[in-house]
Amino acid sequence: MIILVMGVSGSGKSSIGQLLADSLQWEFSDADAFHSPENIEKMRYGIPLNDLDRVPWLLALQQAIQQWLQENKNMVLACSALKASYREVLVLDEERVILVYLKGSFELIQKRLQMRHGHFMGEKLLKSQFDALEEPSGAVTVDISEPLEVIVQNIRVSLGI
Ligand SMILES: Nc1ncnc2c1ncn2[C@@H]1O[C@H](COP(=O)(O)OP(=O)(O)O)[C@@H](O)[C@H]1O
Ligand SMILES: O=C(O)[C@H](O)[C@@H](O)[C@H](O)[C@H](O)COP(=O)(O)O
Repeated sequence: MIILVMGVSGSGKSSIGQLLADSLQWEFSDADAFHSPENIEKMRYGIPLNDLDRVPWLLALQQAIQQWLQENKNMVLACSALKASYREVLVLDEERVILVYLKGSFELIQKRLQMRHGHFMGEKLLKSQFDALEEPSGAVTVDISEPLEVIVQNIRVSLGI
C-alpha cells in the first residue's frame, strides 16, 4: 500500500510523512528527491514550476510507484501532487494508492515556511502553490493546525491502520 501525503509547499508533507512512516514501520520517500537539478534551481530562485517542468518529475514518480506496487511495498510518499491531472499519473490503483491531503490556510503555512530553514523552497512561491492547487475530492483530509503527533494519529484512525 502507498500513502501519498499531498499538499502545498510548507503544509507538512515531509514532517508528517516521515512520522507516519515511522509509526507504521513503513518506508518513506520524498518526491523532492525526484526533481531535476534544474527544477530545484528554479524553485530556489523563486520561479514557479509549470506543467512542462513537472512532466519528467511525475513520470519518474510514476515509475517508482509502479515498482513499489509490484514489490507489494508499504510506503509513505510525500508529494505535493497539486493538480488532479498530476494525481491521475500517480494514483495507479485507487485501492492501493491512498491520498492524504494536508489542508491549511495560506497564513498558517506562510508562518511555517518563514520558520523553516535550510530548504530550497521559501515562502515566495506559496501563492503560486495555492494558485496551482486543485483540492482533491475523496482524499483523507487532515487539518494541519494540530500538532504533528495528533495529525499522524488522525490519519491512522481515518485509514484504520
Ligand atoms: N503540525 C505542525 N505543527 C508545527 N509545525 C509543523 C507542523 N507540520 C510541519 N511543521 C513545520 O512546518 C515546516 C514545513 O514542514 P515540511 O514538512 O517541510 O512541509 P512540506 O514537506 O510540505 O514542504 C517545517 O519547518 C516543519 O517543521
Ligand atoms: O510541484 C511543485 O511545484 C513542487 O513539487 C512543490 O510543490 C514542492 O513543494 C517543492 O518541491 C518544495 O518541496 P516542499 O513541498 O518540501 O516545500
